[in-house]
Amino acid sequence: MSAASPEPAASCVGTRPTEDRPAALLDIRELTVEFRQGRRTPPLRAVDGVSLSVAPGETLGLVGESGSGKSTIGRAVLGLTPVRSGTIRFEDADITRATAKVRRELSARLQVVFQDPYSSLNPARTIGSTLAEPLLVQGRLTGRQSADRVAEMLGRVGLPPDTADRYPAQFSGGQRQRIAIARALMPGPRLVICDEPVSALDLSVQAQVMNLLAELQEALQLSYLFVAHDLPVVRHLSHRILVLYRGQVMETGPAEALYARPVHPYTRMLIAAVPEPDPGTQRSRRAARRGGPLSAGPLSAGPPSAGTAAVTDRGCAFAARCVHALDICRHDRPLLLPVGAPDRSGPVTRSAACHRASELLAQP
Ligand SMILES: Nc1ncnc2c1ncn2[C@@H]1O[C@H](COP(=O)(O)OP(=O)(O)OP(=O)(O)O)[C@@H](O)[C@H]1O
Repeated sequence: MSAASPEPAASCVGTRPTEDRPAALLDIRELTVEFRQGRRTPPLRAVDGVSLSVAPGETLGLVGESGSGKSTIGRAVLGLTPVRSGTIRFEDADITRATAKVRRELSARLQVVFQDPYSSLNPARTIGSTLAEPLLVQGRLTGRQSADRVAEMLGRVGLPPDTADRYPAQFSGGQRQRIAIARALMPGPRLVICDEPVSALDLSVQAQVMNLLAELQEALQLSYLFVAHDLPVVRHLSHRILVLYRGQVMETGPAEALYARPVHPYTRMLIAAVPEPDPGTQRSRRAARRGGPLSAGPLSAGPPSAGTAAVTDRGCAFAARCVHALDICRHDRPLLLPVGAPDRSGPVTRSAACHRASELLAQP
């Protein structure tokens, strides 16, 4: 099998407006983003042929280790990083290389919440003025209307009205992230890119902010593209999850199914890395990480070579770390293909880029 321009697996695209699948709000096809590294070094391919979609009211969780290209995808959607190839469509318009004017118009419907709200909130301005500014600049609201809107949004994120008169330094990390969410919601967006919005927060505060995002999604019919390192963080909020490794999609599928029965060895590794309170469950996870029954088979490779291998167009990007890797995995890049059988809820919705996906799916 070769990796040449594979047709995106139906499960991770879902853009055709069919009876059971609404048209996508965000639709990314074969996105590639590269960064120059100097004259003599080839460019770094941060995102490598990624296709995905987000439907209205849906959350797609983007997970992967540091450097897997999650934030770069979000930045490409926001027009903050140039795209080498591929297309990004939002509300059915091609925004891959949208002009600054189009971007300004888009900001009413496409917003972002970053990891560190403190650096994105001006310490010298009151919260009220920070929240109201974009709408006032665009002339969309009068002063009175924007003050009402600020109060409404602060209420929605669980903060008292007097928050508007105070300054960022007067708030905790969790409160500041609520403020950043309120700011993103001010123009009434349809899609919010959440770039690790809770990873800098304590665990209990993380849960509160995640719950808030879920409530807001329900109340305002928002869509989220949710970037996170940890699968458990995105698991409950996401409808679907897309797992990235070195800029490539390793696996995608409905959140609960993917978490309960990961197919790709990389997804399994990510889940096994999460501390598990039950020692029995943790033992079986560790066994899976070491390879389990598959890797003991006659076709299996030896232990994974530690460290990292250069990304090449040949072979699976994860092969060097994979306990199940075969020769083919080192030479032939697997396509992202549907795995599993259709169930009562509809067509096949899971895909994995792994030569051994069917064997791994069948593994108990
Ligand atoms: N502006 C840039 N210039 C050069 N390289 C970049 C740039 N932005 C990102 N990269 C590189 O692209 C790759 C993907 O980075 P990206 O930030 O998208 O990963 P990530 O999965 O979001 O990781 P993290 O969770 O650590 O932010 C990394 O190797 C990173 O060093």
